[in-house]
Amino acid sequence: MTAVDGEPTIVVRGLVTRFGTQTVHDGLDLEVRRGEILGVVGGSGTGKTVLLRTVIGLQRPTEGEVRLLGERVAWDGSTTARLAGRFGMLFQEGALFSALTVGQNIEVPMRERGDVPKALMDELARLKVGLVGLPPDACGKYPSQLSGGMRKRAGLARALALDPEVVFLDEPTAGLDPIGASAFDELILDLRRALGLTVVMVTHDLDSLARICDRIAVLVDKRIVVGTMAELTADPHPWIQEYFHGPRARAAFDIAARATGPGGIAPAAGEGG
Ligand SMILES: Nc1ncnc2c1ncn2[C@@H]1O[C@H](COP(=O)(O)OP(=O)(O)OP(=O)(O)O)[C@@H](O)[C@H]1O
Repeated sequence: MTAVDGEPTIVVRGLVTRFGTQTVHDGLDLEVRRGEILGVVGGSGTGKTVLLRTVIGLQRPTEGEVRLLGERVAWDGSTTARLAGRFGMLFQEGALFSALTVGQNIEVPMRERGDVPKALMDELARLKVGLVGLPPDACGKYPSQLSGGMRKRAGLARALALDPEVVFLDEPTAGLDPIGASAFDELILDLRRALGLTVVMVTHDLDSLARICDRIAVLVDKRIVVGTMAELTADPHPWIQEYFHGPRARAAFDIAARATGPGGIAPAAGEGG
């Protein structure tokens, strides 16, 4: 069953997360639309990973409500079980099982379902390997025999094992060289086009933000500010100003603007045109 037509894929309302005396989120509201690629950014420790874990039901917040694919998240294990297969997660570092081959890794979520015959699992694993642009022989290799970029693709293939409607990616291009990172970005765009995937992606990679994200959610001051690149570049918050107008941002956005045509970054407040 899919979510009601028009309902956002993810709805977060009044999310508060505290660990002891530390408040990480203090009233977050967020909606992620179907088929959108949302980038999530913020300084270290601002709660990006915790937000992802909360949305997929792994981390119970102190207060607030989350709806994922039309279902209210319960944080008691039932949501993950009910929605199994409808969302996929690529954890930092790919998090593949090192003792299993790539093919066996991709089959893990299928095995958890318990109703997929072995021959079909093998066939599906081969299909997923092709889908993420890995050569067919990658299926029989162990993670240690792959490059960093190939491992990320294998992790993505596992996240896609059960044909999810939404995937969560935690720093998918971290540690990749610029060419590998840009190829991974292209892959995400291709998958969105081909499968209509909704993508939520935590990233520090300004190139990815500029090239593939429709909107960006910034975690700042324990809250969230969401907007398009153009909207955020005009936001007066000092951290957001620095982030979207620093030298690295300028370089990334200039390249993206050249690739996609006019509409690049606006000058920072107080700067000439
Ligand atoms: N289970 C937990 N128990 C206690 N504190 C936690 C727990 N999980 C996360 N935290 C704290 O919550 C804060 C946010 O953590 P989180 O991993 O979400 O940050 P992040 O924004 O993803 O950071 P980074 O960009 O460095 O990966 C951190 O201060 C972290 O120490």
